[in-house]
Amino acid sequence: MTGPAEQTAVETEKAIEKPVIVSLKNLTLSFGGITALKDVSVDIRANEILAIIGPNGAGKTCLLNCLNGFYKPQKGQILFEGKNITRIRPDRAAQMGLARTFQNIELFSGLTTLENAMAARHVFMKQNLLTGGIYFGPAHVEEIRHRRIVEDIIDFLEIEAVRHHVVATLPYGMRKRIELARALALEPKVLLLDEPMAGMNTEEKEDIARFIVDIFEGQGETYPDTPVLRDGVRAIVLIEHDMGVVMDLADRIVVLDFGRKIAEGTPEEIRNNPQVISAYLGESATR
Ligand SMILES: Nc1ncnc2c1ncn2[C@@H]1O[C@H](COP(=O)(O)OP(=O)(O)OP(=O)(O)O)[C@@H](O)[C@H]1O
Repeated sequence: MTGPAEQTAVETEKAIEKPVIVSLKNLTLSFGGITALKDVSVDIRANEILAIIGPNGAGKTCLLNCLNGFYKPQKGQILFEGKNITRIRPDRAAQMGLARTFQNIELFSGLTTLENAMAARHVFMKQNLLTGGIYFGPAHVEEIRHRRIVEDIIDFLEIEAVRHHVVATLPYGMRKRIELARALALEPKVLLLDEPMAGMNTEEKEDIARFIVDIFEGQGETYPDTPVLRDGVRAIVLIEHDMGVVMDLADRIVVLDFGRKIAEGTPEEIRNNPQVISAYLGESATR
């Protein structure tokens, strides 16, 4: 039995719960006989880093792929700031403020760091080739503005030294960082990160963790003219296998197993959840 005092405490906590930005409702996604997601509901709240964890093949990447329009779930609904975006195209999702990185880096490998980041800005460019050709002035001004934003992002992620290097020639950890630059160049409201530290050593992971926190909090003093760096993003969704990183960074954690959500809670709750320990944490601890 809960007494009036406890009830009031619970109600107060609910009242100050962070507002939902994205709501995934009862998503089901199948490929032929494989059910990748089964009736999964997840809310992404303002001002939170939400980690998605679970064993290999649990459906984590599929969840992100539904979120940004790469996959269309057979059942369920995705609401972004109240709008139904369940069948949205990926480029439209990016324009609306959902940007992501990929587990297996998806950059233009023949282009440089700078060119990759500038390519992301094309979703915002008002000038097309024709008007750009006729009215050189406005197109040029717009190009300069985009370039400034991209240069700030390159500075922030400490990749100036490779800004003119062709991506294919760079080491893996650096390419992961450039992917983050490209996602930031989309000025997301919600940043979706699919294993941003996979394959990195401890030092590289620490760098990325620091960038994630800085992106989340905003760096107004250093980058007053680049809104995404100045104000930070509203929420981050992070798929990550390194439990140390997850427990340190996440405000909340969602656990998937065989396409189903088996738990959701604070790092403390998840760490002590017997079902999560048997499905995932036990296994990762022995790896
Ligand atoms: N395009 C596809 N076609 C067929 N099956 C797919 C496709 N994409 C994902 N799957 C299957 O859906 C299931 C969930 O895959 P998903 O990539 O989301 O897992 P995950 O939790 O991200 O795993 P990991 O930690 O290994 O990256 C797996 O069985 C996978 O093989």
